[in-house]
Amino acid sequence: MNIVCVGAGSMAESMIHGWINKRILSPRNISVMNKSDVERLEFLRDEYGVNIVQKEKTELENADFILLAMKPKDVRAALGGIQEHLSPGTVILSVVAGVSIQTIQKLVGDLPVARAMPNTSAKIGKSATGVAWSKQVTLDQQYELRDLLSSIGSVTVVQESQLDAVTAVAGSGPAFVYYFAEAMTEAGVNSGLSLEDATKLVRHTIAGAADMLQQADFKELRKKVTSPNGTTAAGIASLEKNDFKRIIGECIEQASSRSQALGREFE
Ligand SMILES: NC(=O)C1=CN([C@@H]2O[C@H](COP(=O)(O)OP(=O)(O)OC[C@H]3O[C@@H](n4cnc5c(N)ncnc54)[C@H](O)[C@@H]3O)[C@@H](O)[C@H]2O)C=CC1
Ligand SMILES: O=C(O)[C@@H]1CCC=N1
Repeated sequence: MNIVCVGAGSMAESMIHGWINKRILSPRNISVMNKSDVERLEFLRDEYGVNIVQKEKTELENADFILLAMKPKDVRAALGGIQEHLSPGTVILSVVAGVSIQTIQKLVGDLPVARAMPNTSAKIGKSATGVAWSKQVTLDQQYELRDLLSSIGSVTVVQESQLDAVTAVAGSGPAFVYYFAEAMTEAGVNSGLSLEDATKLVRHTIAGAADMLQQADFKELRKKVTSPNGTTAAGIASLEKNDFKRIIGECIEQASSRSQALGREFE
């Protein structure tokens, strides 16, 4: 399987790292190109052993997959620059937020296109990625796509219309957890802990809880911590009084609407 990464920033690097680390691909089957930053390409070549796309761009013609990993504003120019080198049957795998499959097909023709939304935990192989694909993607290519994406974490196949919700819950989700961690730390300091101790306690509490979340139902886990009339019950009562679920609901709704709006802006 040959892959060309068009766009060689942090998301492309996370994926390259995952592919090589999990032995899904050998470095010699991966090529990279970007807009103009040759030093960046040389870094990726030296660090991972991947190829740099040459002036003739023949790597594109031989690609089974092309990873699109640039900012939405750069998609049009990037696809314009590679279009004449695309072969029928090459799958375009886009991780670009907000740009629809239909828009990509308008720019490249009737190629198979998959649209994925990973998150930054891809860097440590723990992304929660949602993916949707066009009808041109064959069954074999679907299996290959799952392999490619599972090297950076879990994969959930969804309808394209659900990708805005995926973006809110999983794409932006890590930032919401980090914000919760900031709030817990500040509250710990306000309750008398040193910043250093509060930071350490919050970091390990969330890491431990994240591991526990893999093993049981979320509500069951919460109930096990909550003794009748105890400290957790008092804290949860305060969250309920302040309508915590409504606040989180609105946060996800706003993020999802923004994802829809970004898509419309691009069209
Ligand atoms: N970082 C994140 O948390 C997530 C990012 N994404 C999406 O992934 C995409 C890439 O994000 P990052 O890797 O963080 O961006 P980045 O800014 O680190 O990298 C962008 C790359 O695109 C290249 N590029 C720009 N114009 C180009 C052109 N015309 N032709 C070829 N290459 C071109 C740049 O040279 C650079 O290598 C974005 O669309 C973003 O929405 C998706 C999910 C999560
Ligand atoms: O905030 C954003 O727009 C992007 C999409 C998902 C994570 N970061």
